[in-house]
Amino acid sequence: MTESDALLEVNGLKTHFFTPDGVVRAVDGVDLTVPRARTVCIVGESGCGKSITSRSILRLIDPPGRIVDGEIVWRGGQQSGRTPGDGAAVDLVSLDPDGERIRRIRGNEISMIFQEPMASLSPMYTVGAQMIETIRLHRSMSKDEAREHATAMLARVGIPQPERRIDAYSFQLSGGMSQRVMIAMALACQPDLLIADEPTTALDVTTQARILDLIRELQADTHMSVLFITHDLGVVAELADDVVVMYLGTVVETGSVDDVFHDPKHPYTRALLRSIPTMGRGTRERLPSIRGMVPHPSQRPPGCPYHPRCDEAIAGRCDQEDPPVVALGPRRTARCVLYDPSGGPPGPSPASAGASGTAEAGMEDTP
Ligand SMILES: Nc1ncnc2c1ncn2[C@@H]1O[C@H](COP(=O)(O)OP(=O)(O)OP(=O)(O)O)[C@@H](O)[C@H]1O
Repeated sequence: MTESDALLEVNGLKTHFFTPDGVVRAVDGVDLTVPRARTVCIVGESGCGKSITSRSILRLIDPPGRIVDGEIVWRGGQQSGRTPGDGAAVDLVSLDPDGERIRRIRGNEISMIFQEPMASLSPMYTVGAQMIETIRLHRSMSKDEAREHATAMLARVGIPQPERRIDAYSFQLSGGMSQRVMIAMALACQPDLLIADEPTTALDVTTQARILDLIRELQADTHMSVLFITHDLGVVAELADDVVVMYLGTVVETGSVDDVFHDPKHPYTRALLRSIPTMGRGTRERLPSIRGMVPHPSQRPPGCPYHPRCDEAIAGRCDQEDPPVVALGPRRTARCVLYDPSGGPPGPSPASAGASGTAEAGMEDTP
């Protein structure tokens, strides 16, 4: 990838919540790149900061949350030759979260779909009324033109009888249908980037597969980029070009889907991959689970946040030092002392497996 392929670049992003019980460092130094026309999947257990990262990108963090550091460069790779204004490179962190510019970017240049369609669809208005309003907010179209475009989008996402369904209310539609409507709405303005936050988790397997196919098809047609958030490694294998593995508010590994699946570097990624069912494994055999639970971000352990659960943790180092982010190749990184070129681990003595004192609790959220 060349620099100019980066559509979105997140550098050192920190989003913290200032609660009466203390500071919750939900996102604590995230770096990631979404190249043009590619799909990047963020994967990790529940609570690791996937949703807060994606909401930060669209500046949808409400108090007591706040972005406290970092930059979110939108269209950085296209800077040259563009005039300032819409379409020019911008650091989204510098924008007023309620201002005109971010509102124009949301829905028009970057769209988001959520796990729960009802979060985006109002029960008060018909599907068509909401779609037409969104389209007209971003495109100069008459009501009739917008209605025609909305109907075409509903047909595109596989809604049968779109001319009739456009006048339905969201509560008259099935879960899978509502999800498709939400996707149609998100894609109606042909965004350059679609952020999808667990959009298929609540659906049955068949509908889930159809929606993933649909996202792939639309991406092939429109060349949009996709940032897909999931805890499901099966979905990652199917959809991703690149993978970002998160743990407790930080990125622990990045790479192409082939590299991450076939040669995982970080002990956390290896543990995640071990916990997915594979063909040929005896059906009665228990899947290995990751020891312990993800701690709450307000109780982040010192040193590497994963060290209390890590079988390869090095006592005196992983429990004390922040692990370095090591570049292992183009777009290939691991945040772990095991790959530290400045000397590497000081000895072969992994810290005791029970360092955290946590029980064999299994994964909180098994992919
Ligand atoms: N409004 C808030 N106030 C305090 N803490 C918050 C708030 N919103 C989120 N958090 C905390 O931020 C952390 C990251 O949450 P986030 O929703 O990003 O996790 P996630 O990886 O998306 O998990 P899931 O897969 O369950 O959605 C969690 O520990 C959560 O409790």
